[in-house]
Amino acid sequence: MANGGADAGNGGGEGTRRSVLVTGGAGFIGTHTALQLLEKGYDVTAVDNFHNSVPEALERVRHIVGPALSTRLHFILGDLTIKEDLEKVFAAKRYDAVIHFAGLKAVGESVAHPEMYNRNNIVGTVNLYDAMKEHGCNKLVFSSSATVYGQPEKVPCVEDSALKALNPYGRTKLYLEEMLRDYQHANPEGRTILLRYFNPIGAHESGEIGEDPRGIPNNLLPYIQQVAVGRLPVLNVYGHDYRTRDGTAVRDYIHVVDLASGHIAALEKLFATPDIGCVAYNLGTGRGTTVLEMVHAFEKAYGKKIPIKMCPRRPGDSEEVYASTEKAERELGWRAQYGVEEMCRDQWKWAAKNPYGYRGSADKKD
Ligand SMILES: NC(=O)c1ccc[n+]([C@@H]2O[C@H](COP(=O)([O-])OP(=O)(O)OC[C@H]3O[C@@H](n4cnc5c(N)ncnc54)[C@H](O)[C@@H]3O)[C@@H](O)[C@H]2O)c1
Ligand SMILES: O=c1ccn([C@@H]2O[C@H](COP(=O)(O)OP(=O)(O)O[C@H]3O[C@H](CO)[C@@H](O)[C@H](O)[C@H]3O)[C@@H](O)[C@H]2O)c(=O)[nH]1
Repeated sequence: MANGGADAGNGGGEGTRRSVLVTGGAGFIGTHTALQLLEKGYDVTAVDNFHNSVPEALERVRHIVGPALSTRLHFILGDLTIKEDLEKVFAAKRYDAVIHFAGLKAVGESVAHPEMYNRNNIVGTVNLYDAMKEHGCNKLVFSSSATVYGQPEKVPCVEDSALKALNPYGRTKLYLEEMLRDYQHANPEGRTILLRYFNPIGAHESGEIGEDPRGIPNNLLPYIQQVAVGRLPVLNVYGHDYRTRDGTAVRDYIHVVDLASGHIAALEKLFATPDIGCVAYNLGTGRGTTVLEMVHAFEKAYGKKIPIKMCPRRPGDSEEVYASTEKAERELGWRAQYGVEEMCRDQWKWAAKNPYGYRGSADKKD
């Protein structure tokens, strides 16, 4: 768990409770983070355009935290690419910090529609930064990704490794990291943390909130989950000739609840460190798991076999990616608590309760 007291967001009384703007707050990682922020005593404003999420997700967050904390969760419907929407967001309140999740994240879609990714991810972030500057908010936690390491030549990935983008999605993250470093250089009073997520999976232990991708999932665990609930017939395992323990590719899967607590730790670091500048941290577990190991871990939680089909490698995939977690442990006082067993347990709990995600049934899907 993140360090810090139970009411770390409440800087000493009702009137001084810290207020955090969470962009993309209705999404997978945004909901889990909003929940922990509320539990930590922060006042949370989520802004989202529901491009890849639904209002029900925030209703579930309210349900989990209960009526008292729910009053501290505010929502504004808005699109970061529309400056007027951001004006509305910043006119509503003064924010002590921003956690910026809003973005598009599907690699394949970014190859087909790079202009959409640049417009949304880059223009949205430029607009957000301008609005923050205009309204005197200088603390930002930005969602970056392990994708900025490209196909790493050496693992574990350390924060000062060479960076490289392999696709338009990755290029938006790499560019935004560089842009935020430039902005920091020009505005030294700013405080920015870039969090490079490895592979977030799992769900809140209640099984009430989780990942709900539209269409056929690209990522491993959402795909396995849909096979388990009968929405897809078989898992295609992409690549079984890698130089790994069992021939399948290795990734660093991290429980979304751990990832959320990493954001609380980053936020607390920003509040505590006036001269932090712009710093990147990996959020992973430091442990690599193969595709087949993940399938077996899920089967253990699910209690049945997942049918699999061995397929050729997926173009652009790396053989082995996992994080060095030393910097986050040392400087943020944060480390992941959960292993793949808990990740799969909670992923299955979410799937079993919500086989069609937030939309409830097959007919309402998409
Ligand atoms: N989930 C992952 O595997 C992963 C890995 C690395 C990095 N990230 C990054 O973390 C962030 C959050 O990811 P997630 O998994 O929660 O994704 P998500 O799609 O579930 O959440 C993103 C949210 O942002 C909203 N949004 C997108 N564009 C917007 C805009 N212009 N204005 C307002 N709202 C907008 C979407 O509707 C969605 O609710 C993203 O920036 C993503 O690139 C995710
Ligand atoms: O149906 C599937 C889906 C995935 N895989 C394999 O599972 C592993 C993990 O794949 P996936 O879940 O898609 O994660 P990554 O390819 O590691 O990419 C994710 O994690 C990166 C690091 O956070 C982000 O940059 C990317 O945007 C995000 O898609 C890879 O070896 C895939 O080939 C399969 O075998 N079958």
